[in-house]
Amino acid sequence: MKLSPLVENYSSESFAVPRKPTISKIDTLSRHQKSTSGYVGTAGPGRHIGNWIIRRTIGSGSMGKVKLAIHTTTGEKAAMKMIPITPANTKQTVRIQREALLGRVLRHPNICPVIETIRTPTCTYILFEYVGGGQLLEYILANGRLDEGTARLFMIQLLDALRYLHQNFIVHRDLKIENILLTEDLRQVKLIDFGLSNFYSQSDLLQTYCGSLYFAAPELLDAIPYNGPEVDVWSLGVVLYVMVCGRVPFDDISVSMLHSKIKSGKIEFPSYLSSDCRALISAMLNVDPKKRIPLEQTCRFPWFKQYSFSNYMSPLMSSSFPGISSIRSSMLKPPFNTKVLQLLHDHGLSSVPELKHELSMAYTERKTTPLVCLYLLGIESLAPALRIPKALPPVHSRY
Ligand SMILES: Nc1ncnc2c1ncn2[C@@H]1O[C@H](COP(=O)(O)OP(=O)(O)OP(=O)(O)O)[C@@H](O)[C@H]1O
Repeated sequence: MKLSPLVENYSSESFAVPRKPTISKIDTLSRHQKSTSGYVGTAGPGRHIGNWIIRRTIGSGSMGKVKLAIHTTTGEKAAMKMIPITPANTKQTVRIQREALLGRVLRHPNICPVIETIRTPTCTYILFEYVGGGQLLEYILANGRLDEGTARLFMIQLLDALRYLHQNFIVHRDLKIENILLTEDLRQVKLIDFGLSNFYSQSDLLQTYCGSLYFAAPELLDAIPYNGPEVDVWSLGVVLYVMVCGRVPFDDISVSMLHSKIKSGKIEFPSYLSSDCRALISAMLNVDPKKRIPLEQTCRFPWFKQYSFSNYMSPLMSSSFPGISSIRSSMLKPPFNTKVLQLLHDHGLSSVPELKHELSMAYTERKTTPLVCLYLLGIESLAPALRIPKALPPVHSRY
C-alpha cells in the first residue's frame, strides 16, 4: 500500500502547533466511526435530571447522545450518557449496567469515572467525569499525527490503564482511537466506553467478537476463542500506529479485503518513523496471539528506554495495590461490606444474600473470581485515599 502524500509530507511537528484537517485523513480515519443510532435524546437543553441541568450535545454513539450537564449546586461539569430503556433489549441493559458499574468502581487517572447513575422509568442517565479536550481522533484529524514524544506519553498512560484493568481480570475489548479522550490541557488521555468490557480468566476463553473492525485482532475475525488481554494489546498497537502515522494500519473499503489485510499483519511504516517505534508496533501487531508481546513486557522496549517507567505509574499500580490473583483473594475477608454488595446488586448482579454466599465460597476456596475482583474494586473505590490519584507532571518536564 502506498502512503498517502499527505502523510508523507508531514514534517516532525510540535504537539502545540495546530494544523488544518485533511480530507484524506478524515476519509481514512472517520470511516470506522459508527453513526448515531436513530435515538434522539428526550432531554433537551435546560431540562433538569436529578441535580443536573442539561446543556448542549457533546457527542453521540451507538447507545445514544452524550450531553454536557452542569450540577445545580456545585457547578461541576459532567458528560451525561442518555440511554432509553427498551425492555426487550437485554444485551443493551447488560452493556449499560456493566459500563455504569465499572465506571463507578474503577479508579485510575486515565480511566474516565462515573459520578452518578440516574434511572427513570424511561431512561438511564450515566454521568461521567467531563473530559474537556475532545476525542484524540478529532485532535489528530485537526492537527495531524502526533510526534513520537507525545505519542509515548499517551502510550505510557494507556498501558498503565490497561495494566490496571488486566490485573483486575477486566478486558476493555473496544479499545479504539474514538474511545480515548484528551483532557483540556492536552496532557492526559482518558479511556471511555466500558460497555463491551468483560471479565476473563486463564481457564475460560472469551468468545464474543466486539469492538471496531479496524482495531480488531485477527483471531477475533476467525471467531477463535481468546483469553482476553492479548486482544487489547493488538488494539493498543493499532492506536499507537494511528497516533504516530495519522492513519489506520489496515484499511480497505471492502470488508473481506480488510479482514485479509488484518490477518496478514503486513504493516507499511512511513519513513519518518523511528526504528524503536516500528519494533514496538510490530510486536504488538503480531498476528499470532501467542507470540504477541504481553502488555507488561511492552514497557521494556527501547522506545521507552529514556524514561523511567516507574515515574509514570499511578499510585494505584504500586506494589501495595496488586491485582495478582492470590493476593487479591487474600484481601477478601468476611464480614462483607453491605454497601458494596448493594452497589453490585443495583447494577444487575444477584441478590445481596446470593452475592454473600458466592463471596463466602470464594473466601473458603481462596479463589479469585470476577465477583471477588468487582467486590474488592468496590471496597477500594470507597477508600478516600485512593479516590483522587496523583496528577501527572506536565509533558515538557518529562522530555
Ligand atoms: N466523559 C466524557 N467527556 C466528554 N465527552 C464525552 C465523554 N464521554 C463521551 N463523550 C463524547 O461522546 C462520544 C460518545 O461516547 P461513547 O463512545 O461513550 O458512546 P457510545 O454510545 O458508547 O459509543 P459507541 O458507539 O462507541 O459504543 C465520545 O466519542 C465523546 O465525544
